[in-house]
Amino acid sequence: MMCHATPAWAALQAHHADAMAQFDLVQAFADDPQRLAQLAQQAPHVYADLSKNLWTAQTETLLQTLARECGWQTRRDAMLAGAPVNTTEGRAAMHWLLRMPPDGGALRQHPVVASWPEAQWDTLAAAHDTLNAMLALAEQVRNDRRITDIVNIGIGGSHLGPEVVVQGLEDWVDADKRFHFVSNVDGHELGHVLRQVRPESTLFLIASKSFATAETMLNAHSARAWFLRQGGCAEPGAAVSIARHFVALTSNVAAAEQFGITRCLAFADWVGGRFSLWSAIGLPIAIAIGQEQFRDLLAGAHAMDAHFFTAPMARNLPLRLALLDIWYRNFCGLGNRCIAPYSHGLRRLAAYLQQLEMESNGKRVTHDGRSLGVPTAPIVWGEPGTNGQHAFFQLLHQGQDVVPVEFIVARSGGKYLGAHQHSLVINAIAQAQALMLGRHGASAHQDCPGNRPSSFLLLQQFNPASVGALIALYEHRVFSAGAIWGINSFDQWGVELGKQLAQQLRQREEQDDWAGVDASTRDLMEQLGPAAT
Ligand SMILES: O=P(O)(O)OC[C@H]1O[C@H](O)[C@H](O)[C@@H](O)[C@@H]1O
Repeated sequence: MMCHATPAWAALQAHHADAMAQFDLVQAFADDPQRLAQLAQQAPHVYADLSKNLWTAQTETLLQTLARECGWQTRRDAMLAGAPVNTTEGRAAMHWLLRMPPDGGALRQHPVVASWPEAQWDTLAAAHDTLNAMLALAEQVRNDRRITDIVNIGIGGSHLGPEVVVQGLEDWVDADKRFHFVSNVDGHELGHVLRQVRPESTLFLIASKSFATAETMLNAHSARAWFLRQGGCAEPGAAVSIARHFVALTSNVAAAEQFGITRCLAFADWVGGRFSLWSAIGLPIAIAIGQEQFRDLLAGAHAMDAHFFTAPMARNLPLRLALLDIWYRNFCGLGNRCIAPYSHGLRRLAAYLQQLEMESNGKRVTHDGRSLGVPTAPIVWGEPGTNGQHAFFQLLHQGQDVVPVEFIVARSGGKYLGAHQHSLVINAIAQAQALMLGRHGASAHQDCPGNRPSSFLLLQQFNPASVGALIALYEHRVFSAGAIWGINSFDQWGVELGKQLAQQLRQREEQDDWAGVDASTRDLMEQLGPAAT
C-alpha cells in the first residue's frame, strides 16, 4: 500500500488539522513536563534533542504507526539480509557491511545476521581483505616522506564523503601531507592544485566507482598529461610512468587499467556512490588519519548500525529523524531544512547531505514504478555556524517561511577547546532558543514570531568514532524516510539525463547537426562557440 493510502496517513492529517493548528512550542513545554524526556535521547556518540520541534509525543506515536503500516521494519531487515533493495539496479545496498567487524560485531546475535547464508559471511570476509589492503597502502603512503601531496580526483560520492571527513578530522591528519580534492570539470580547480604540487611528491587518487564519469575522466586525463609533461619523476634514462603516482579507487578495474593505472583498489557494486566513504573510496581518509583512526571511524558507524538495526522504534534515532522529516514534509508543508553545523571541520556537511538526501530521496515514483503523488526529500541547505547567523539566520527568525533548523554541535574534542568551543556551542544553543522563543512587544520590525522549530544533534566528543556515527545516522535516516515513502533510495536515474544530453550536444556539435533542437539550446551552443584545444 502506498504511504498516503494507509490509515495512519489519514490519522496524521486529522491530527495536524485538529491538534497541531495552534501548536505553540513554549506552551508545549509548560503543559508537558515529560516533553524533553520523551523527545530527546542518547544514541551511540550522539545525543539528540528533538523537543524543540513542532510535534508532540502523540504525533510521534502516529508516525510510528505509519512506519509500521508502510513496512519500514521489513525493508530495514531486508537491507541487513543483503536483499536487492536497490530494485531498479537489482543490487543490495551494504555500506553497513563495510564497517562490520569480521564476526558480525554488535550485530552477530541479530536474528537476520544469525541466519545469513555462508556466502554473506564470505562477502564480509572479502570486504575485510579489501579494507586491510587499503589500510596497508595508506600506511605505506603515510610512511613515504617523499609524498607530500595527495590529490583526490572524483565527484559526487567519490568526493564529498572523503572531503567532509578529511576536513572534519583535521586535528588527526598527518601534518606532513597536504590533501587536495578536485571534483569540478572547471579547469581552474585542477589548475589551482597543480600549481601547488610537484610530480615527484604527488600521489593522484582517481576515485570513480564507474571509472566513466565525464568530469572525473577529463580531470584524470589532464592530471596524467601534466604529470607526463613534467617528465613524471623518472630516473634519467628510465621511461616516464604514472605507476607509482596514480592509484585508482573503483568498481571498474578494467577501465582503470585501460587508463594505464596499475595500482587499483576495488570495491563491490553493492556500495552506492554516496555511501562509499567506508570503502576503497575512503583511501584519502585513511592516508590522512591513519589506520587506527580509520578503524575508529568504522567502529563509530558500526555502533550506529547496531543501534539502527536493533533499537525499538520509539528509541531508534535514525527512524525518529526520518519520521520528523516526513511530518514536516508531508503534513506541515515545510519543503526545506537548514543544516547548521557549528563546526569549522564540518563546513562541507551540508554539501555532503545534499547528495545523500536529495539524490537518495529526490524521487517521485515508488519501487514498483507507480507515481507517488506526495512530496519526498526536502531541499537541504546550510552553512556552518556562527557564520550563518550573520547571513541567512535573519530569514529563519523573521522571514515568512518556517524552516526547521538542524544544529550539529560537538561538546568537546579537537585541539581548540576552551573559550572558542564554549562560545561556539553557546551560540548554537542561543539560536535554537531564539527560534523557539522569538521576541514580542518590541516595534513591529524588531518582533520575532518565535515558535520556529529546530533539532539539536550533540556529539559527546568530536573524534573519528563520533563522525562515523553521525554519518551513519544520516545514512539510515535517509533510508528510513525512503522506505516509508516506498521509493528506492539507492538509484539516481535523474542524474543520467543531463549526462546523456551533454554527450548528445557534443556529438551534434561535431556533426553540426541541430535538427529538432530547441531554439534556446541551439542559440546557447552557438554563443559558446567551438571547443578550444
Ligand atoms: O564514482 P563515479 O562513478 O565517478 O560517480 C560519481 C557520482 O556521479 C554520478 O553521476 C552520481 O550522481 C553520483 O551518485 C556519483 O557518486
